[in-house]
Amino acid sequence: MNMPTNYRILITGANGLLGQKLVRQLIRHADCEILATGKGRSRLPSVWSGFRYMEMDHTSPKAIGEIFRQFQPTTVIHAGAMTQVDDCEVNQAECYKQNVEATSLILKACQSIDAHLIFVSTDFIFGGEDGPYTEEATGNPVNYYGSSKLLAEKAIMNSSLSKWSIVRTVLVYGISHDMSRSNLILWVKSSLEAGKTIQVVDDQFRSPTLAEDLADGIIKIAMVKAYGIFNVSGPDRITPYQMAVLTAKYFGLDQSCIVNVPSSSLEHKGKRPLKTGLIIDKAIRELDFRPKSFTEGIGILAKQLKLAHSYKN
Ligand SMILES: NC(=O)C1=CN([C@@H]2O[C@H](COP(=O)(O)OP(=O)(O)OC[C@H]3O[C@@H](n4cnc5c(N)ncnc54)[C@H](OP(=O)(O)O)[C@@H]3O)[C@@H](O)[C@H]2O)C=CC1
Ligand SMILES: Cc1cn([C@H]2C[C@H](O)[C@@H](COP(=O)(O)OP(=O)(O)O[C@H]3O[C@@H](C)C(=O)[C@@H](O)[C@H]3O)O2)c(=O)[nH]c1=O
Repeated sequence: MNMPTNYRILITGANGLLGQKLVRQLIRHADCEILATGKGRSRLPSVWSGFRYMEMDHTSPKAIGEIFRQFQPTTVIHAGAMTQVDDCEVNQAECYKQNVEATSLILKACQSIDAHLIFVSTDFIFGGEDGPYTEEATGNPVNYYGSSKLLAEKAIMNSSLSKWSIVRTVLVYGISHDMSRSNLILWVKSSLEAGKTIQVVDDQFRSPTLAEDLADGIIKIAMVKAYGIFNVSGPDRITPYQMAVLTAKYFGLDQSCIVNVPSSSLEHKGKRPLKTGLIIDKAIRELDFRPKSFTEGIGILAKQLKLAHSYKN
């Protein structure tokens, strides 16, 4: 007999790095019924159980309507997005469709059944002149990806939905199954292992976030029904160069292949804000959020890589 559940949680973008960590951690909650959704077929590990997967293109009103009607979620974690910052810069119409219009469709569906909407946003809504930022800081993005996320935030905040949470995070790192995008640590590690010399910036400041910690913070928000804006990121404030050096040290790789360059020398199509990073005192105080340090996070990632490697062989 199925136990009655207190939460029916719908996750968008569930095939992504954050989405997979959310599913992994939520299936441990007996009082949650989980519907993972994403573009195309499920890329979640086939050995996992305790959740359902359904294809849902979050730009399709028909697909959203059908799934919301069937599942009647109490809680929607909207992690799906177009996340390649440079692609967003060169294809702004698609970025608007994926990150703004889609969020409005999800918002409208949540309003129709009074569901709790948890929207995942970014430090890139800020200009990076004077980070790190609290939840009260005003957004002024320097790239189109950041603009799209800020527009989505404003649509939610200005709507009639009262049960909304906006979770801002920064430079998420980790490993998941069948990844559609890489992240800094994996890129540094694989580049150095291949003997490549990499150019890494030391003038950008971030508070890098272990994907499991981000999922943990979001799940706490869902469980206690915490509404409003929350900064959920790692506790450190370090530069990509420092992250790269720590990664090389941890994996015993050659640090001399890491060349320190100014951001201006990178051929980024989307400008990166220089000084971001988020102040997480509110999440620590109100959610008992306890993120790992960057060094602890590398250790966790290393164990997962080793486990994944042993499965492959
Ligand atoms: N990664 C980071 O450093 C940060 C991420 N964020 C935010 O966190 C959230 C999760 O990011 P993350 O998991 O890292 O990114 P991913 O790119 O790994 O995940 C995003 C997911 O959204 C899916 N998606 C894209 N378009 C659609 C669509 N039309 N319908 C359904 N699903 C779609 C992607 O599908 P597919 O896998 O098929 O491409 C992907 O699985 C995003 O909202 C992102 O903006 C915020 C700050 C930092
Ligand atoms: C590719 C690359 C990146 N970097 C630096 C710049 C940047 O600060 C950091 C990460 O660069 P990337 O381009 O990989 O990631 P980037 O697109 O900057 O990451 C962003 O992703 C989106 C989704 C977000 O929401 C942001 O919070 C942020 O995490 O590493 C270098 O120094 N050299 C390089 O060659």
